[in-house]
Amino acid sequence: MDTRIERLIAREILDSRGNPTVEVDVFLKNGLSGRAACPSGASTGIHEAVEKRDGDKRFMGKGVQNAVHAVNESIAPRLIGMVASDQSDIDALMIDLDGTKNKGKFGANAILTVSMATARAAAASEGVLLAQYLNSDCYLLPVPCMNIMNGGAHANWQGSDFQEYMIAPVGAPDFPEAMRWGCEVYHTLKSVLKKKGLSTGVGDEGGFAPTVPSNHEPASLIVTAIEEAGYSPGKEIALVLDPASSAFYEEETYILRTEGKKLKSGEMIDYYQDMVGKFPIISIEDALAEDDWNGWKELTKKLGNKIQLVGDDLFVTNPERIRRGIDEKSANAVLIKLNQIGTVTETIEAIKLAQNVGWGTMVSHRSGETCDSFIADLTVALSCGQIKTGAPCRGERVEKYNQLLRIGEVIGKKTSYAGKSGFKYHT
Ligand SMILES: O=C(O)[C@@H](CO)OP(=O)(O)O
Ligand SMILES: [Mg+2]
Repeated sequence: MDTRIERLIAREILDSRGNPTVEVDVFLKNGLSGRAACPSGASTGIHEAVEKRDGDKRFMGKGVQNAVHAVNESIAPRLIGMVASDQSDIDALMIDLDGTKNKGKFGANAILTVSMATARAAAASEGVLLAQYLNSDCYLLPVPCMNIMNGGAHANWQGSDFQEYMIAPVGAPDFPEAMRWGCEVYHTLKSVLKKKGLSTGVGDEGGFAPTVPSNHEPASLIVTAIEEAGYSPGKEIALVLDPASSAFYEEETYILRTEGKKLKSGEMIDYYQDMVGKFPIISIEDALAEDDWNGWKELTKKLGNKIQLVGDDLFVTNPERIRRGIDEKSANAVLIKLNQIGTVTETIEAIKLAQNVGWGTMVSHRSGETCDSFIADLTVALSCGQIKTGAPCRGERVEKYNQLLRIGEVIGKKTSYAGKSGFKYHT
């Protein structure tokens, strides 16, 4: 079978927030093809690879015609004839053609989407799932961390300061049951909110986003919902937070608007210690801001043997920043987002780097998504054991969970569920 690239086309499509994003089709000489679409963040880290936006009047400046043009005019002619499974060569060539350190010439949204679509085309040629193409020996299904209450930038700053409150059904026997438990808690939470007269409108990732008086309140509402749904908080379903604190960090101060508090790094750490004592929290992401390296070290000293501490904006899926974090013992886990770094090859490198030192790896969607479910396959292929992809509602989120159900079905009996072992630091 001739798996060389015959043609590739990029176009502008829409994401879940009504913003344009890049979609790419890669066609091979054997008649098979692969398609991928790029997600987009709202609480983006300042060290992420560049997402190229047009900045003109179309879509209020948010168009991606320049990135589309970069694929069609600059990248496509150079990739034609290359073998689709030569992923690392293809990614290296695109990095080289771009020539910048942060993919600023073509845009990570251009480069990544080609990279993902190429992997898909190669998987189609082998007639296997993308997960199996990336690793023929994969069987571990992740704990789905479902973000059921949204705040921060994802709820237009109308709810909590903290951005994400997730439930992790660590005690479920298998992945489908974990999803069922999560959905039941999600529906129960809706009635808990209704009973309290709180809004059941949802944020960007499908979680409820009512106005709340503190950052403890959503955790407390979720614990009530877990209990009312008939599960045991902590043992069966634990809490996972992403405060996304870079978004409320100004002049070396963490500003908790809902509580009228202004905290220094050390005080913010105390705040988390107190919260971990009160709620069944097993993981906190971006507890501190993206360049508060000293704070992260202190945080890891104090909480790192108890819970998982995940760097998102801190590491931006960048092997260089992850290496620094490992050397300085700044965290014990990394969040993985393909478009923060911009190629499949570099994303896999980032995951392996973290796994080699025993860190947790949680694969993540972005707040702006499409129905592309690449991350579901990637999570299984690399045995990451954890995925966060929003609430079990909204098509673009559910599609990832549904793909994991399909992967489980194809892998069949050999499948296992990460459960508690998915979180190395769960006490
Ligand atoms: O902070 C995060 O982890 C992500 C995804 O939940 O949000 P965004 O895509 O807006 O950066
Ligand atoms: Mg985050």
